[in-house]
Amino acid sequence: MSTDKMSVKVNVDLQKERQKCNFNIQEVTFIFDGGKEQTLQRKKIEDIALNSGASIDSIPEECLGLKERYDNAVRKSCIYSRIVKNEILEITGLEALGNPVLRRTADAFFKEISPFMLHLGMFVPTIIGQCTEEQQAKWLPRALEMQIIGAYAQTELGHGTFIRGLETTATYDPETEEFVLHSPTLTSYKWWAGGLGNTANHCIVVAQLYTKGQCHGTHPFIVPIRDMETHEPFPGVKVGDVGVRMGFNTADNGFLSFNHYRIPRENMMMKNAKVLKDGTYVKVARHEKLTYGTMVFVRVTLVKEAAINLAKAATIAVRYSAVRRQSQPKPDAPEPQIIDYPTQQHKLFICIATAHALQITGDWLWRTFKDVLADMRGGNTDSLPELHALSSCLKAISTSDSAAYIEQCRFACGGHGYMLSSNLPLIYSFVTATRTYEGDYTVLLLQTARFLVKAWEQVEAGKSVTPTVSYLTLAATKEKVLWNDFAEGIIRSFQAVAARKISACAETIKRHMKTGICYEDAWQLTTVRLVSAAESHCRSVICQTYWNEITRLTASCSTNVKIVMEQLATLYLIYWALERSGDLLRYSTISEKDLNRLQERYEELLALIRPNAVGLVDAFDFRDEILRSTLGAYDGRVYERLMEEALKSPLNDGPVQASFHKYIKPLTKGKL
Ligand SMILES: CCCCCCCCCCCCCCCCCCCCCC(=O)SCCNC(=O)CCNC(=O)[C@H](O)C(C)(C)COP(=O)(O)OP(=O)(O)OC[C@H]1O[C@@H](n2cnc3c(N)ncnc32)[C@H](O)[C@@H]1OP(=O)(O)O
Ligand SMILES: Cc1cc2nc3c(=O)[nH]c(=O)nc-3n(C[C@H](O)[C@H](O)[C@H](O)COP(=O)(O)OP(=O)(O)OC[C@H]3O[C@@H](n4cnc5c(N)ncnc54)[C@H](O)[C@@H]3O)c2cc1C
Repeated sequence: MSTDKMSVKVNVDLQKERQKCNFNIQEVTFIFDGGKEQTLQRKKIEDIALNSGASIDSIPEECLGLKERYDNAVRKSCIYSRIVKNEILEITGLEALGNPVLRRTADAFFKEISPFMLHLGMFVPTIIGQCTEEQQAKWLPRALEMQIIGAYAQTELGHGTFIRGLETTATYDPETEEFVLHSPTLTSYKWWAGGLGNTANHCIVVAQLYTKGQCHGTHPFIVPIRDMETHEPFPGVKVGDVGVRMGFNTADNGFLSFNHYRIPRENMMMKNAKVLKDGTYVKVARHEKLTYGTMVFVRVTLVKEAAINLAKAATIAVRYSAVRRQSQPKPDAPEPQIIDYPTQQHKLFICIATAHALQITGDWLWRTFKDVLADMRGGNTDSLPELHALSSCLKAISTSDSAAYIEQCRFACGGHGYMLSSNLPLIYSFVTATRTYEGDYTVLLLQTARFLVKAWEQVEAGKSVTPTVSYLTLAATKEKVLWNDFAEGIIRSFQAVAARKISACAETIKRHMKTGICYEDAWQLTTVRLVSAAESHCRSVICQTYWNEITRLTASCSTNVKIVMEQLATLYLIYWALERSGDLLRYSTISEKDLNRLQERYEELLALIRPNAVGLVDAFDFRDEILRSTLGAYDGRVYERLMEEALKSPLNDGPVQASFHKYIKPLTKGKL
């Protein structure tokens, strides 16, 4: 609970909402955090990081100029990283890199993003994932101690998606035992790396490795780019900021180029491949794509990142909707709280349910990721393709859904949602970037589709397939699935939809090829359907995981928690059944009558959830310092906070701005 929750008077409508709540909020907080232990740990970390007040700005971040904003973000990053290094990592260990608590707490310090985020988000994980033990012993302690600050520079001006097309070269020189880094073209300039523009002194650079005159494809290197004393870029290194962005303006996204710049041989990250002193290239990894490991790791973490951000937006919009009153549907009756409008409930309750669905699926994916890592440590990479397929589609759908629903939360707050002080525009600008970075939405769904088509071919050949696609075997009968509206029935129907779409794609590819075109062209002609098939597969995975896990997690909960969690999960399933009614009509036996019944149940669920809505967002348990919203604070003092924040604007520093004397007065006096 925030420090000011106790002392300040709470808005009367919000108080009444909290009295209406019929379930134990804390139990739901435990579910959302992944268990009681996790909640206690999170609260402890938040207390350590936030109780000193170090995160508080005297002037709202958004009112500062670009340079001041960056400066302020660096100042607070130093404070926060000291806390992370000295206190938080002591509690969590490196597990924190895959745990949203660090990012969640960071939101109290940065309304936009810390320029150090990629240091912990990608630089450190790449050292862990791509370095030999000897290299880790050299780089990891320095990185964790913040003696060096790193970025991850893979994307170039010309290529982001197509990693094999990167142009930066790292050519081995056996004479000096060095790699020579070079940027041969403008399009080979590194572009976008967070923290790179002005902050980082080291950088992971992904470059095409040449040795003995042969190219061995892209590999990662640790590259010192700035002098550790003066911070001047080294000769041969050109580095700077990429320019103003839609969001992320304190993240210091940078460009970087090299002019025959030399680094020692040992700076190649050699866990998966080595270059020996004489220039011999040695492949160590059992799987071709293990150098892409950091991306898989980040995609896995982004699912919970999407959940947390959506939960924040939902908290703001639901609390505001309980405070805000508007219109007069009945003559002589008081204006209703806007949350009483079913259309408002339709906008918001799916956001609460989706936050739970993604959080639970993200937890499950994190466990799967750890299992695959453990297998790989034992030399078994068999489950990597399934992890890649899963993390690709879940990253794509979670970030895309979360961005869309955050924007919906902003719409749900009317004009005030457009205020930066509501925090909704900033949350949106952060989350909408997640749909693009770490692998674009369409590109990642096509990666999953590739796996699905192969799995379908296996099923057709009578071979066994991995667990997340085992439903294909059941659906291979080509019978329409009999519709029933129990949760399990809805999930089975979603699986049938996915299976039928995947099989239709496989058939379409074959049909195109019969006309004489090659597989690649036939694939391209089918990609619109392949994306749709991968999306359906992903939704069926989320629905099944959410339902199974919520049933398991609430087994020992109190009755009302069980009921409200089941209502939310059912709402989620029915919402998507209605959204995808066209698919269900096409691939299951669902009828118009069934759909009408579903619509009625959906509306009944909105009414059932309504009294618990504020309790449900309170259960996300965001401190006000983390929400940073005039509309969403626990006390509901919406109008007072809007006014207080408005008065902090530099444009309110006096009744008359200098521009009046400079421009307006001369204009009105005919002197301009
Ligand atoms: C200290 C205090 C601090 C305080 C701060 C606060 C604390 C912070 C605390 C920390 C919190 C952190 C929060 C997170 C923040 C993160 C931010 C991130 C920002 C953004 C970073 C970025 O944005 S960074 C760049 C990412 N850029 C991509 O994401 C490129 C996509 N592009 C590809 O990823 C490839 O280009 C693409 C398409 C696969 C084709 O790759 P390709 O052409 O080589 O391969 P093909 O398509 O030909 O496929 C050939 C076969 O490889 C298989 N395969 C492909 N990939 C595979 C794989 N990964 N694993 C296994 N298998 C794989 C495939 O399935 C095929 O298998 P098969 O042959 O059996 O079918
Ligand atoms: C805020 C932000 C932070 C970032 N941080 C970093 C960072 O720290 N380090 C780093 O290295 N990179 C970073 N990036 C870069 C990011 O990873 C890339 O932008 C992303 O991978 C997409 O690649 P692209 O920009 O080349 O898009 P493109 O691939 O050019 O995509 C443009 C369009 O083409 C489509 N397209 C592309 N290929 C295909 C295909 N094969 N089939 C069908 N459609 C296709 C896409 O769907 C998209 O609609 C960041 C980007 C952003 C926005």
